[in-house]
This record gives sequence, structure tokens and C-alpha cells, in this order.
Amino acid sequence: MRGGLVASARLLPRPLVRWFLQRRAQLDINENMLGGKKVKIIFVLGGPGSGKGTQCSNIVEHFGFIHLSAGELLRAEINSGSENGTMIDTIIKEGKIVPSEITIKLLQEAIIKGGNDKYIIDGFPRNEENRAVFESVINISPEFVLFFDCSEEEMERRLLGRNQGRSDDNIETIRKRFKVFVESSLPVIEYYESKGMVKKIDATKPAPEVFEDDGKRMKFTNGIT
Ligand SMILES: Nc1ncnc2c1ncn2[C@@H]1O[C@H](COP(=O)(O)OP(=O)(O)OP(=O)(O)O)[C@@H](O)[C@H]1O
Ligand SMILES: O=c1ccn([C@@H]2O[C@H](COP(=O)(O)O)[C@@H](O)[C@H]2O)c(=O)[nH]1
Ligand SMILES: [Mg+2]
Repeated sequence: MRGGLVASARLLPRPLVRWFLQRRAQLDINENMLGGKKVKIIFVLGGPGSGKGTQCSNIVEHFGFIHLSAGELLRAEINSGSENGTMIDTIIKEGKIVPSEITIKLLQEAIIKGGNDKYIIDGFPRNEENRAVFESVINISPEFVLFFDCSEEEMERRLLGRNQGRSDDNIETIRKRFKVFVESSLPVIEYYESKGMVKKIDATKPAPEVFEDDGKRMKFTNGIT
């Protein structure tokens, strides 16, 4: 295990540290191994409405990754009638961030179930605690991080026009999500930037151009096969 566990443990309440340590033991997690599989992970970050989900579908279609959207997993958890459903629903409507142990457990289970070794994780980690816990306790580092850079004006326009019945696609929640993105999620991107792991994508352009970018689609996978 890398030294990061000590740092991330300091960020966490004691019962949470205990919970994660038990899970590590149960799942026999080693460096970039989960459930006996060696996995490669790309994180996809960017503001609400920057087009992460849209481009992840393209990446799946063209490059054979499994797409895991943390937000979709949380919405599925609400719809499953789970005991945490009401709490997750309230947090999403407030544009806040769900506790790490809930999101990471859902991601872990999805990776273990997934019949693949390449995962593109969309919308996670959302804050420094998410990042530190995932990397140190789950012990998987991303190969790199895609950052979808888009203006708030354009993201707001897209979200208000999304029309998929999401409870957070309203102007009050959108404004709260922008604030949370700047205060909590940008520091995660800055952390990876300081390690030279971020590929910045100009996400303001129309969707086909974001993916094609003069035919350089491979920027999305950095040659991972
Ligand atoms: N490049 C683009 N230009 C215009 N509209 C776009 C573009 N990319 C995505 N959209 C549209 O904007 C809306 C938001 O896109 P998408 O759901 O992919 O964003 P997201 O980053 O996953 O958002 P969230 O964080 O809220 O899940 C959708 O209606 C989508 O069709
Ligand atoms: O890691 C995560 C991912 C998402 N959330 C909550 O869900 C909503 C919607 O997420 P999308 O990625 O935009 O679908 C987000 O605003 C958070 O409230 C989370 O808490 N943690
Ligand atoms: Mg999305």
C-alpha cells in the first residue's frame, strides 16, 4: 500500500477508515487490482453539462471502455429503493456531494461486476476526499484524467435544455452545482494537473467536433488498448 493512505485516513472520520480497511481486506485489493482483475481507469471530470456523458458514449463505442457514471450509479441507487436512497436524492437536489463511502462502494461493485479491464469513470472524484480515499484505500490510480473545459454560460444553456427529467436540471440546483464544482472539484483537477496527468479538452465546441478534434480521437484514450 502506498503512503497516501495515511494522508487520506487523516481526512476521514475513524469509523469510515475502519470500514474501508475492512473492505480492502475482503476484496483483496492490490495495486491497480480489484476483485482479482488488473484494471485501467480514466477519470473524466468537468463542470455540470460540460458534455462528459455525451463523449463517454463515443469513447465506449469507439474504444471499448466500460463507462461508469458516478451520478448514474447514485440515481440507480435511489431508484432501487435502497435505504440510502432518500438521503442521496436530497443531496443531489441540493447539488452537494454524496459521502465517499456510498459512491466508492457503488463504483467498486460496478468494476468488480464489469467484464472488462478498461473503465472510464465519469463525474468522480468530486472532491479531494473522494480522490484520496479512492486512490489510497482502493489503491487504484487513474492512467490519466480528462478535463472537459466549458464556460458556465454554455453549461447552463445545455443543462436547461437537457430535458431528461433530472431533478437537478433546474436553475437553482445548477447554480449550486457550479459553486460546488469550483470550490470542491476544481482542486481535484489541479491536484492531477500538478502531477502532469490532465488532458484538457475544449468542450465548448459542438459535440462531434469535441470528439473528432481534427481526427485526434486518440487523445481520449492516450493509446490505452
Ligand atoms: N458539445 C456540445 N454542444 C452542445 N450540446 C452538448 C454538447 N455536449 C453535450 N451536449 C448536450 O448538453 C447536455 C448535457 O450533456 P451531458 O449530459 O453529456 O453533460 P455532463 O457533463 O454529463 O453533465 P452532468 O455533469 O450534469 O451529468 C445534453 O443535453 C447533451 O446532449
Ligand atoms: O461522485 C459523485 C458523482 C455525483 N454526485 C452527485 O450526483 C449529482 C449528479 O452527478 P452527475 O455526474 O452530474 O450525473 C451531482 O451533482 C452530485 O450531487 C456525487 O455526489 N458524487
Ligand atoms: Mg453526466
